[in-house]
Amino acid sequence: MEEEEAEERGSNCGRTEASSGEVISNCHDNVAAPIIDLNKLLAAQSSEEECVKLRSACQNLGLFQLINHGVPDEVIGNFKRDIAEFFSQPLDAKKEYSQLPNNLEGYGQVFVVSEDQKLDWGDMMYLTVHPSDLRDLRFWPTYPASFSDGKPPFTVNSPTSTPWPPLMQSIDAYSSETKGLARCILEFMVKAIGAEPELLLGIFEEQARGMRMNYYPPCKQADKVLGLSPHTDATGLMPLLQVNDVQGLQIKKDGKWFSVNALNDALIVNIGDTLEVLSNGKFRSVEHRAVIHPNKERISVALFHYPRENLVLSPLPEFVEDGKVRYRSMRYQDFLKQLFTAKLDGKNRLEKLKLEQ
Ligand SMILES: O=C(O)CCC(=O)C(=O)O
Ligand SMILES: [Fe+2]
Repeated sequence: MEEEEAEERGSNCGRTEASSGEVISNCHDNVAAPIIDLNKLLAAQSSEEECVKLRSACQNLGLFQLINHGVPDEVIGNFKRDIAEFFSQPLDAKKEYSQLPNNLEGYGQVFVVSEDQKLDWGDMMYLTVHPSDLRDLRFWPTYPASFSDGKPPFTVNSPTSTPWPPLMQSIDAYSSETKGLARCILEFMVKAIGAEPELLLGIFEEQARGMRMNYYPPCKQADKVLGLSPHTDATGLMPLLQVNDVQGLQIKKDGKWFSVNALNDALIVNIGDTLEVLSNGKFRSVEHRAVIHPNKERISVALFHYPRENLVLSPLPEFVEDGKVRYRSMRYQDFLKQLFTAKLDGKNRLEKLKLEQ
């Protein structure tokens, strides 16, 4: 029944049976995700106090809500409208942008590692948004259809020289308006724990950014499915935008799941594995998942900030106290590949890097 509904809504999602009956019932409560105000961080008289809150959020939870983040309302409004319209199209229209074999970009599903696995109750659209010469415009949606004569070639760099279809424009605008945000937050995070930011910032400076737009159709048996299975993000910071004000993010703390109820205007900032390892565990990578609403669809947009491609993941010296290195080193590219083995043997790949103390 739910599958039919999902199909009607043009969804491609495929979790077909309850693989986790206990999924929602073991969710204990709502977590009061700390609210960090970027204006307060930036203002001399309030910065110190806000940094204390930021440090605590990064050390204890690995997540916070950012308000007054400076991304213009109009950019967010247009982006939300256009992405919701994209997902509301019939399945065939979205399939024009389907993922190709061995390529993460485009429309499809996330974390598909084996034919036997239960799929999550959600679809996604993944795009590399930065640097612009790595954008693969074959996957950028030329919605609405009246624009589709204009499938690429569009000029990659300048949406203004050839008018771009609305969704492409709003993805581009959101991407550029959030460009400096992660660097700015990261700098405050590092200063908040009394370390020097240059080395860490350099690892992410001008590196790739990828955008994952997640669509979770409703499911009457919402307690039997998951929109996105538990995971940690491998990357650096991940600001998450909730598009249609339906909540669904949950985080794991002390072995229990908690719902994150975010403010409408906030960006939820998640810390990823790379930051946990580089900071020698000073920042926590947060395990999270997305749950499904019984009768409302949910849409979210995750923006991933990648480190330098040739990075060897290893704690940076300025975060190591008394010679206590807490993670073993691994090439970042090898760490990414571990996603597949870790998924299959049910272990978190970050745990495998942790050294006994
Ligand atoms: O939709 C959500 O709340 C979570 C999304 C997420 O964790 C991701 O895309 O990595
Ligand atoms: Fe995630």
